[in-house]
Amino acid sequence: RRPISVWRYRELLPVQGEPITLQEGGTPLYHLKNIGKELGLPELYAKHEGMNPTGSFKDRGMTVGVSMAWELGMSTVACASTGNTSASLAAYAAKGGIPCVVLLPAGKVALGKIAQALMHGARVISIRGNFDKALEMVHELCISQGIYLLNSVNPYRLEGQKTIGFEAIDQLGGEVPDRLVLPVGNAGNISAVYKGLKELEALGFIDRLPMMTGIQAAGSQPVVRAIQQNLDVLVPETAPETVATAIRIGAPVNAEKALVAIRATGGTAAAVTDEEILAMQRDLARKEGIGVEPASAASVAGVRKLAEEGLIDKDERIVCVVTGHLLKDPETVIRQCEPPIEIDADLHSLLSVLR
Ligand SMILES: Cc1ncc(COP(=O)(O)O)c(/C=C/C(=O)C(=O)O)c1O
Repeated sequence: RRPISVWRYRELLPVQGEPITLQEGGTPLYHLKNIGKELGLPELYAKHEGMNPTGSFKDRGMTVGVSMAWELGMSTVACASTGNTSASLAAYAAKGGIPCVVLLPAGKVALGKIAQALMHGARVISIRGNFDKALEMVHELCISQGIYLLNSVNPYRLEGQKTIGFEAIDQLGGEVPDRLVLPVGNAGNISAVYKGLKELEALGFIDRLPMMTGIQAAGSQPVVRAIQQNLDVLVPETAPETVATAIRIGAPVNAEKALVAIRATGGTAAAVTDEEILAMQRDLARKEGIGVEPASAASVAGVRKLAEEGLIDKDERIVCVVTGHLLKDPETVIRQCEPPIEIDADLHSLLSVLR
């Protein structure tokens, strides 16, 4: 019996030889009993992708993507990133001994993610522009220099990310959840999970698919608009803005795939405000003991919004993918919380503040 992990499903993944791996996947599926009770949803779960080696679901895509880069004999790998992709690529490239270049939107990347990209030895370039601009530039860099591009336009990245859905079903004892909720930025993850579930259906392992539900930030919601206005082609947003910097993306490259995933499964897309995101980040931490970064809390904040609007049946079994660890963005946490109380080092002072 193989342990729950990305490579448990190796027959559904493209890597031929031994993968470059940091033992990714096998993340916990938590039953959100307290938040679920508040929302009247007894079967509400969160799959904590922050428990991956570099603290986000990106590790699932990078173990496959970087293994393929190595098999293809690539000399250098590169990506543009809102942070987590660069942190993950840097770590897997280091493991594989492949030089790595990452382009980040200057001033808009969470501290923990920059620390990871730097410490894992990537060439970290800050671009004076947003993520969408950085993505344009890394395309030009890779095409002109023969460097291997590992953003989620790279299909091998999505292959690895399929395993989120595989694991969730295994962890639910083979049951397919009624609804799978993911935060959506570049829309690679929701597209990847949908592809994997279609494969399980084609192979006869499952006989139905969950309603794929994408949640975006109110200040950066091109996919939500496309769903709500029934557009076939997405209208990009030129000035996306949200505290959830991981999903601050105006022109998602996988948008068309995400629209198929949502529509083909009777799913939906919704937007949540920064306040709703931060409130849910706090609730997950204080009511469930689960520490996630803001973008990750968006998926559960979206369920709260849809439930309050009566758009979710109370008996639905729902899995929210919470995509990155709290530690990724400590500055946003410090800004949200009361600071520590500093006292003189004596018991009297301590008792007086605890009273
Ligand atoms: C915590 C977290 N939650 C959700 C998303 C959205 O996933 P996609 O919809 O597949 O993009 C991201 C994406 C991050 C990057 O796009 C990047 O790191 O460059 C993330 O880091």
